Amino acid sequence: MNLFHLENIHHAWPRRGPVLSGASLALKAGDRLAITGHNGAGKSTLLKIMLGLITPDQGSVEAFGQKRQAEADFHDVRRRAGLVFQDADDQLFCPTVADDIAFGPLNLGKSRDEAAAIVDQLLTRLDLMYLRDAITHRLSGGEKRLVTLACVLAMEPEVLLLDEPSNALDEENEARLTDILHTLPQSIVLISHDASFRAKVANRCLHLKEGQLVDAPVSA
Ligand SMILES: Nc1ncnc2c1ncn2[C@@H]1O[C@H](COP(=O)(O)OP(=O)(O)OP(=O)(O)O)[C@@H](O)[C@H]1O
Repeated sequence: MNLFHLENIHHAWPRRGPVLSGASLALKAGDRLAITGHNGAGKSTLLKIMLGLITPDQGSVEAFGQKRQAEADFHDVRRRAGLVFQDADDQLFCPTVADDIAFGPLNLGKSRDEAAAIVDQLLTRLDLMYLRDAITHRLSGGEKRLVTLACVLAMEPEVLLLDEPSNALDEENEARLTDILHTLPQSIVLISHDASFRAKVANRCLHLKEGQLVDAPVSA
């Protein structure tokens, strides 16, 4: 079964014109799919369409075996597929790291104690316990990226959508992120301009060119 199936997606922005012109993709369990394409090609737009954050002009979006069209159709998609935004500041808005990671589980109805246990478990697993009570907006760019991943993992999504997750990471933290991603059972869609990072994480690649997705080698 496809976790996601997008077919013949078209989207244009006023002034920018067409960005996607017949893009199609299927994501299956076990896929670690990289999406490449030049700056402004439409990669982030595509991820947002997968979650219903942007409604395409044309084309169909199927997620977790169901056709998704109206805003309400996407509520459970956003719970089951977690997006790590390109800009960490778009995702972190609580005073401390622990509050930010607890936010999702609390929203899903977990108790304060359950949410606190999830926070500690994740920070330990990601080796970030030292940041538990740090003030979120004072974190370094690389720390913010790792914390946003923790926030998304706290929701226990079935699919991870990662928009430039290695941005702002030094070599050591990039290696740590690669190790973390290898241990995760989730299917992944990865947008990355870094060919060596893609080669370490992805097992498939699609290249977005002139609004369409075509098969490409993972490390090209
Ligand atoms: N809300 C919007 N309104 C108008 N134009 C937009 C909007 N969002 C994105 N665009 C334009 O759509 C195009 C595709 O943007 P998108 O962010 O999807 O590209 P990308 O492939 O992710 O780029 P990058 O690699 O630089 O992150 C760009 O030209 C961008 O300026």
